[in-house]
Amino acid sequence: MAEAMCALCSQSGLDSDLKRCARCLTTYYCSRECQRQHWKAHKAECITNAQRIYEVRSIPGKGQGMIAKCKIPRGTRIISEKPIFIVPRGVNDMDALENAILKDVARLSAEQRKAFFALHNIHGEKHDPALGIARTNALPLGAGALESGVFLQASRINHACSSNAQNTWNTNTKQLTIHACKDINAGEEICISYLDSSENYASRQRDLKAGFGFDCTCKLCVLPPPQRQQSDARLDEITKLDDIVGDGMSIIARPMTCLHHVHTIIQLLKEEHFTDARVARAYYDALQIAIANGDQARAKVFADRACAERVVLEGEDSPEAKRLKGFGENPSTHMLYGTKMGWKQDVKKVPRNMSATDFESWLWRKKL
Ligand SMILES: C[S@@+](CC[C@H](N)C(=O)[O-])C[C@H]1O[C@@H](n2cnc3c(N)ncnc32)[C@H](O)[C@@H]1O
Repeated sequence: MAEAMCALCSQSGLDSDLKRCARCLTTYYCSRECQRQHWKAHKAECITNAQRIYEVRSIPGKGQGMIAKCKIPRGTRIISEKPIFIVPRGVNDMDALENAILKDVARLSAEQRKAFFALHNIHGEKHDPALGIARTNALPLGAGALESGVFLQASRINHACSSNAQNTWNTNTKQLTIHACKDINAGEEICISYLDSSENYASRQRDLKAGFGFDCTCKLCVLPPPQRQQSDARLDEITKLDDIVGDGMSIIARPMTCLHHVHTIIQLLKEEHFTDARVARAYYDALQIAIANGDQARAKVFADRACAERVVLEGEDSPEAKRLKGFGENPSTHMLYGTKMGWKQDVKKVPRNMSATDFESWLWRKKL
């Protein structure tokens, strides 16, 4: 049970005590009379809401959140949305940022402005509400991007450390997409991860509290101590191996070790049930190791796997999926090709008719 509000007179109550529009299931009323009076205003948004596969509802302890209205299979596009405005990231001058945001807010339509000011604000009286809302809700426009965007729908998505949805900025369509990265059941909350890396429990709690003002109680964060210790050990190992593979030297100096590290990372991600962009990134690391050492056959397989992951997480229109498809078709177009040729191998040398186990041993250069 959660708090909800009559769309006409704003009387609040438990969602189970209020009436709900039978078509869109997302709009609440305290009485049939309020529902009847609100229909003219609600009609247009009702059609849009009814087509949505999610609804926004109050979630105890989290404010609002997004709930699946039906079963959502992995790979489904849940949202594709343009930002109402863009905010620079990493700005220290809060007065300049506030002025820029106030100008953006002034340019919004009356309806957008109303929806913007209804978004969550964790910064209270510290700033102008517009700055507080933008800081609470802006989502990065890509990994390590210098800009973030404010989105009216996606801003309602809460965080889970082991998420069931992935947010991605599509640089071609200039839209944020949210895809299911796990099968999501009807009634289940749709969550993305607000964190970038594979942090352990203490580090996640610290960063979420500092950045977003909450104590995380997701499935991963409420594991009993022995399981939490095992999970933390896996996450620390992923971070350590990622640092080695990504140091810019090792993939050339110690390619075999790096390839085995990436294989371990993928196994650890699987054990943690992480199905987000980290898996695609790991396959891309493996592609770079293979191609930087002249092995087009393995590079092709890794590019195809990374591409398949990106299609699930971002859709067929994903620029990254298209780029990876190109490397799968012709691995030698990768800029690292020819850095070293110690593993030189033609793209046609991908083995056929091997058992799945033997193929994996070949792929990761483990003993057959
Ligand atoms: C972008 S908003 C998400 C939607 C928000 N819950 C709302 O009511 O509109 C981010 C804020 O939601 C809350 N939040 C997100 N994930 C949460 C979680 N797992 N547990 C508790 N609060 C969470 C925090 O207050 C956070 O600063």
